[in-house]
Amino acid sequence: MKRHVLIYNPVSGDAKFRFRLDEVIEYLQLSGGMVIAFRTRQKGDIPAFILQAKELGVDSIIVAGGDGTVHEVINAMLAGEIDIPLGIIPSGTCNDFASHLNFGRHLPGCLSAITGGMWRMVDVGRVNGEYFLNVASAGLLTSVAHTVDISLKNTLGKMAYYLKGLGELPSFRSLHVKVTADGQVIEDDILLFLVMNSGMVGSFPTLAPEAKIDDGKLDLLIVNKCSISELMGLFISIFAGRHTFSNHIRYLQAANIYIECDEPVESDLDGELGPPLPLSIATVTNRLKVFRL
Ligand SMILES: Nc1ncnc2c1ncn2[C@@H]1O[C@H](COP(=O)(O)OP(=O)(O)OP(=O)(O)O)[C@@H](O)[C@H]1O
Repeated sequence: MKRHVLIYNPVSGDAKFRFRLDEVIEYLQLSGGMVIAFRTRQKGDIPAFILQAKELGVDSIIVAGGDGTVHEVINAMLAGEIDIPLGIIPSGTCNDFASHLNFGRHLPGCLSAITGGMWRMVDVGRVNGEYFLNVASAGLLTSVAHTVDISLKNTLGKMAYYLKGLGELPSFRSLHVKVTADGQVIEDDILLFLVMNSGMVGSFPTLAPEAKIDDGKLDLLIVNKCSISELMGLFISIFAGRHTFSNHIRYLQAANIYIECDEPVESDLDGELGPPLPLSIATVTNRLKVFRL
């Protein structure tokens, strides 16, 4: 009998996953599994539970939540040296990493991937001793995910992020940064940078067109200082898949990236508050097992 741990965040996304718990447990039990469920109460309570689950000797960890909850789970798994496959039931607002893996909102589809038992290895990023699965970022728009009000997310979904982002635009200043990416040095005034594992960020699927989650590289996208109207033009070119040709964008791949800034700046990791700059970022190749469709 397979023993699954199910960690779910009751406030992720529209806060409706909890109404489908019975369906999830029934599916896993009918496939011959046993389920140990854990309801998160607040940020930071996952690691202690995961260590208890390790003691019990479980076969898989399933997380139902958004990118932030997945972020907390993978950090606890990697810190606890837990080498079992992770199943993701996307029930957050953006669910960028799960969407990159083609996991949609179809619950039986996600569950069949888990009970099917096929998994793949994926890279993770490490930054200042912490891990991220999807993206590390700083600058304009990048704090939106971790600063937007939870009840707004519950009711407005992604629109809550976009509205908050629009509100940031008029007052934002550029940052002077020095980036060292596999030995290449870039020093410039920028609006934001994204260091991506998958190319899916903020539900934009092709921000990093070359990104692969098992290539041993991270994809760095820098938006240089520009005017709001030029930035609007950039957004339009993202939809057309032409943004990496813009004069305002630098796009490259690297395994090791060091980013420093001459003023205090906070970062964002997978939609959660990350460490302040400087950031020392590295790919950790093939570090995590994830169930696949
Ligand atoms: N019971 C809880 N009450 C309030 N906050 C919680 C609870 N459990 C977890 N959290 C916090 O909820 C935050 C948001 O979770 P998550 O990222 O999974 O959802 P989301 O933001 O809706 O989705 P996405 O990141 O994919 O857009 C995380 O910071 C997490 O620590």
